[in-house]
Amino acid sequence: MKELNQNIVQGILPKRKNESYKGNYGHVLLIGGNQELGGAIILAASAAVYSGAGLVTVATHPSNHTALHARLPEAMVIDGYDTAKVIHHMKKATTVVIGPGLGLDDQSQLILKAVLAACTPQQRLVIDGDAITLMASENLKTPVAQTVYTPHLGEWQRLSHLTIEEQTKDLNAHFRKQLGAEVVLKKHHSEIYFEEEVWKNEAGTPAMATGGMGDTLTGMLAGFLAQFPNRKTAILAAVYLHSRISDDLAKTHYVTLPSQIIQRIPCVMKDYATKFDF
Ligand SMILES: NC(=O)C1=CN([C@@H]2O[C@H](COP(=O)(O)OP(=O)(O)OC[C@H]3O[C@@H](n4cnc5c(N)ncnc54)[C@H](OP(=O)(O)O)[C@@H]3O)[C@@H](O)[C@H]2O)[C@@H](O)CC1
Ligand SMILES: Nc1ncnc2c1ncn2[C@@H]1O[C@H](COP(=O)(O)OP(=O)(O)O)[C@@H](O)[C@H]1O
Ligand SMILES: [Mg+2]
Repeated sequence: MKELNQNIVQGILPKRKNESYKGNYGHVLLIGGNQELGGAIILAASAAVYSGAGLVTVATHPSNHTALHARLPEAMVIDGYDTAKVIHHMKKATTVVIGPGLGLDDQSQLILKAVLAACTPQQRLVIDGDAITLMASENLKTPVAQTVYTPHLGEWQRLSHLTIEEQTKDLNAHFRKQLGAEVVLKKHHSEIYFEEEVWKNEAGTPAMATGGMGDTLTGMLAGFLAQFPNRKTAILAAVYLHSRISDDLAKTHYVTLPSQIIQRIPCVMKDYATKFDF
């Protein structure tokens, strides 16, 4: 496996062009957050905004709208249970996220199927959390979008039918090929499966083992995928910098919270951006 470390990511993020505006940095649509799990989509949306996505829209249960507006006024909000409206907004999105806090009921499955059917080959799609579990439960196929799955080991077991003990590099790579998508397998030293190579994240700490940490990575991935043309660069940088922020915080914090990570995304991006004009 290739080692994903500071040397790989230093200088990897492009400098922003002076003559640019929000329309150059992608429009992320995040779909998730039922009545009980609104925090997951708020964290993911916050991470996308703080990563620099040009525009962010959140499709979520109406009971989350006030909290979202209050915590994240940069984001637009629509009813995630109005399938026609969600599909209409998908047409404007360059990057779509589905899954954080989506829930596992019939309504969630309906929305997921509609989104998978509506996405286009030009769109980038991050499938996380409950969307992975729902896809596994009905053996749904990867859609035509440029898709990244972000399972933890339990979600990967559901999707791949490999027990955690069976999840070796070769078997994981074999199943990735069947999926036809990139896979970020989340754990201590997460592994990233691309078509041609596998990377192992050298950053990360057990101080990250707290609810919402994966939702935060999903939002970062979406923000990076929305802005950076090179998919591999976007994925490697998001995975590494998410953990890197925690490593830095963990020098003085026993546990690092998703909200703390989110606040520091713009700073770490500045540290790791190239200093040169293209
Ligand atoms: N604030 C919010 O709103 C939050 C909302 N959230 C949302 O909740 C939804 C459900 O997501 P989830 O990950 O919490 O539950 P689920 O899919 O059932 O997976 C757990 C199962 O997998 C197993 N497992 C094995 N290895 C594992 C590993 N390395 N890491 C983790 N699990 C591992 C584990 O095994 P066990 O612990 O039982 O041994 C258990 O059987 C999802 O939409 C998410 O976005 C959360 O983000 C929290 C904050
Ligand atoms: N011991 C650990 N070492 C490094 N990273 C960890 C550790 N525990 C959890 N993480 C990271 O935290 C995140 C957890 O993701 P996930 O289980 O999907 O969280 P949630 O769904 O609660 O947001 C992943 O990015 C994972 O790599
Ligand atoms: Mg998760």
